[in-house]
Amino acid sequence: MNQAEPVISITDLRMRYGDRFVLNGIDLQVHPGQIIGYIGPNGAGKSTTVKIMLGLVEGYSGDVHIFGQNIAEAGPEYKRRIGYVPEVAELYDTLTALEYLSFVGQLYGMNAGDAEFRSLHLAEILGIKDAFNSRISSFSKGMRQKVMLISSLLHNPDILFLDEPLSGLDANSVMVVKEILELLSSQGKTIFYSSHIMDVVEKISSRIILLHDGRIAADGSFDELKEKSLESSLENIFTQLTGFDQHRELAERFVAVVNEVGE
Ligand SMILES: Nc1ncnc2c1ncn2[C@@H]1O[C@H](COP(=O)(O)OP(=O)(O)OP(=O)(O)O)[C@@H](O)[C@H]1O
Repeated sequence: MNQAEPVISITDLRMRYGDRFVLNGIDLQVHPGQIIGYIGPNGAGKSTTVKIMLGLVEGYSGDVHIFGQNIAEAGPEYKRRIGYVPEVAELYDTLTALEYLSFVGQLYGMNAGDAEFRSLHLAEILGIKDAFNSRISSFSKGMRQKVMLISSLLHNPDILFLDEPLSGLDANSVMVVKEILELLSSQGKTIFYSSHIMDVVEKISSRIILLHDGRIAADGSFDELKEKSLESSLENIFTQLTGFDQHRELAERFVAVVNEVGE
């Protein structure tokens, strides 16, 4: 595949669950090396889009090409070049980190020895080597997140889908992960970064896509979005483009109900 070709190409993507339209015509071309900040209100359709690209959701209309192949017609091989950190980590709690990562590596076609060697090395770098033979059920939130990051990168994928990848990580680990993502993108890896933490998205993304009601409401670099909206932060741009201005009113109503006790 030519480097200039998009690594992800989506045309008129639509999806509905029953009568509810969740994606209302998404058109998107993503090129190698881009870090896409994929943002939008709860329920906007972000996870649905990502799950369609991962081949986990069927029943959509429109075309989704990944690595130049239509995923509706291609076999599952393209998934070997994809890594995924879901929002809710479905780790197998009864396994040790070593067992889990060895298992995931083998799902991606690696042999067990390679998967174990590489995951141990990555765990050492992220500071969780000492717990490597302990059951994941005993891990802290941050340790679990590190296991997820390792599992998504173990097989050296070309596209990485990350859903709130920094959740539970301490400030130092956050900085390491940000550097890792920047290095990967400079090597031409593509990163699809979904998060509700606007100041991180603002800093990390080369391109920001805002989804609202199943449509792309904004698409551009942070500087471009700033210029268009005349707002200075992504948080304010988000608020402006989603037309939400009831923050104070909702907070006041909420606190009023809380205060009813003891009146
Ligand atoms: N399997 C399903 N069956 C029915 N409705 C669904 C299903 N999955 C998602 N939805 C609905 O589709 C809409 C979009 O959901 P989606 O998870 O894609 O949103 P999101 O942008 O990722 O939201 P969040 O920021 O809360 O993670 C929501 O209204 C959700 O309730």
